[in-house]
Amino acid sequence: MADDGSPSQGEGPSGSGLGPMNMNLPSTDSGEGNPESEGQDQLPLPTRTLRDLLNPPRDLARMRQRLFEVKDKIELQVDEFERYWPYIDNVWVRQHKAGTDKSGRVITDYYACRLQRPTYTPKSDTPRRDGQPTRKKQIREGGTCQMRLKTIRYEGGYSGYTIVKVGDETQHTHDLEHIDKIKRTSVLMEIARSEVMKGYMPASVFTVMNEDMEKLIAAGGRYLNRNDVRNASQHWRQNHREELRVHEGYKYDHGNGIVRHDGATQTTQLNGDTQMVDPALTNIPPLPPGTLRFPESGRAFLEPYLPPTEPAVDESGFPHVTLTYATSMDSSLTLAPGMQTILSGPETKAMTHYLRSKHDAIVIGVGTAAADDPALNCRLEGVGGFGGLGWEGQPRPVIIDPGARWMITPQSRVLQTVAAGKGRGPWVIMAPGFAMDPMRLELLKYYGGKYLGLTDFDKKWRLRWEAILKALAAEGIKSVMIEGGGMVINDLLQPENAGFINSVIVTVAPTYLGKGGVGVSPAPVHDHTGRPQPAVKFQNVKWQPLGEDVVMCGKLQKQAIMAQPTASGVNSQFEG
Ligand SMILES: NC(=O)C1=CN([C@@H]2O[C@H](COP(=O)(O)OP(=O)(O)OC[C@H]3O[C@@H](n4cnc5c(N)ncnc54)[C@H](O)[C@@H]3O)[C@@H](O)[C@H]2O)C=CC1
Ligand SMILES: Nc1nc(O)c(N)c(N[C@@H]2O[C@H](COP(=O)(O)O)[C@@H](O)[C@H]2O)n1
Repeated sequence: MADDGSPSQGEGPSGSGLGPMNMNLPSTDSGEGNPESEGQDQLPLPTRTLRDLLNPPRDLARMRQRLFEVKDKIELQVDEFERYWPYIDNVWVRQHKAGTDKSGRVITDYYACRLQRPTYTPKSDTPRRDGQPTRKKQIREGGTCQMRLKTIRYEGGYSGYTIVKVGDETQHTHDLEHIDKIKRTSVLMEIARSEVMKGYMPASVFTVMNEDMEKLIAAGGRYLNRNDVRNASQHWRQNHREELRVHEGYKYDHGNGIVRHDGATQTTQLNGDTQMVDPALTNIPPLPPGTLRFPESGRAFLEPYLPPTEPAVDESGFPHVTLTYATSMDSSLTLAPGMQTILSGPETKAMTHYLRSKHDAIVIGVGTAAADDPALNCRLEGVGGFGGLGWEGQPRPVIIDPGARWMITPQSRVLQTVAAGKGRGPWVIMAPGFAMDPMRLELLKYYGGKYLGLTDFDKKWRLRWEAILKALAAEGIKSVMIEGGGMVINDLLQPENAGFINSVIVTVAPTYLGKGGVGVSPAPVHDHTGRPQPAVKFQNVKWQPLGEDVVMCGKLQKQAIMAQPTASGVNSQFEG
């Protein structure tokens, strides 16, 4: 029978003479596991409406594809997960009850591809319990795809979802469209149900849902048909026998089903009962205050100094290291020790945040953590928490604090930033000999951070950079931005450490801070004859004015790296 969308018995105005609804048409799935065909009494009232179709979550088609493929780990904030997952739940079938860890704050769920379930062949001769004629059911394809994933939900100071593939399979045996063909998402079914529950005929709902075909396809609805709408609302309609109507501005047109009135626009038609597009109610959250912009056109000069785009821990096993800070004309980082001084202008500040977005981690010494109470996140437009998804582009803050000096509290900006979903939990590099009190340890964990214990000291009782960088690489960090402060920078610029630096990007601000601040001046070096040598020289240098500042980018020259430090020249400010 040609399904032209004719309203069927029970759904059309009485006496309209419209054709009977075919209740026996096969559904798109066997119905097994389909919330619309099981226990509709238990279904909560639908919260999705047509508005969700017309104002879809950002980048819906791309996100569906990502959540289908799960090529890499996907991190989503709780509201983002709740927004996107119902658009992909036609693919993923939950395997067993969620598991919770000891703390009760980490909940893991396992899912398998819909096509992992065995093929289902209905027994056509089994009569229904209510004596009704047997329903025509389709054989449900299965047993062909072994893709599986798990979702890990974190609750606490840090809350969000991590989605990762599990098992040996690396990809589905089919594409996403194949699943869209055989099963509808819960969002689509809920939208259909909510519209019928408002008193609209399924055929009218179907027409209206198809008004913006591009959006319907992005939502996985390419194969949505009238029977889906009927199935979605079937139970409700059994208990609500009232007449259903067509949407305002639509009419039944013989041979064409439900169509728009000539001249009516979609918005005027849908503004009535279906509470259509209100720009204030879009699914795209506004950017938070403090969001920074660094224009695309001004980024090219940094390109040669950035970590490789296909980041890989190089053969030596070390991450890409960028040393970057802001200094005055007299090479000072700050007016006085233990004090924060703003040196970067708005343009170079935005550049720093662009650099942060390009690195997996930001490293600072505990002196800086204590003095600045920094947020250590990236506030560039487009990264997670600032218009982007999850924590995309958010670096991991790392604090070198072997002596457990950092007095972290829930009020610390870095933790407040985590709680606001705008940054990652900090990692603290400690020497296990210095016991940190359990409360602070617990606090870090609660906010998604952790401690890394290192014992590899040099003869001055400093942790070796080799060990620090290797430990970070072992944690999956492929690029590190080292921001300061003075002790960290001076130490890193010493010949025995300078070889770890891949690029230097320094902002020079047009000011003299005067004596008494924290200076950048690495220990002097001498050649083998004892002649003084420059401590560090650069190559591939670029000077770029940016606002009132100038940015120096460079790579370290090899001979500087090879020079010998004088015994007396070793930075003596370090504590153990
Ligand atoms: N203008 C800028 O771009 C920046 C300015 N700053 C400023 O710098 C000042 C802080 O600098 P500093 O006092 O020099 O402190 P710092 O931030 O360099 O921290 C030094 C401390 O970190 C630990 N540490 C670092 N590396 C270590 C290693 N390899 N082994 C063992 N322990 C290690 C030690 O406890 C050491 O006392 C602050 O006033 C801050 O505002 C900090 C970063 C950037
Ligand atoms: N690039 C740059 N310019 C300045 O003028 C600075 N004072 C700093 N300081 C560094 O940035 C951290 C502050 O970060 P948040 O804004 O709180 O995220 C501070 O701790 C230093 O590492 N940097």
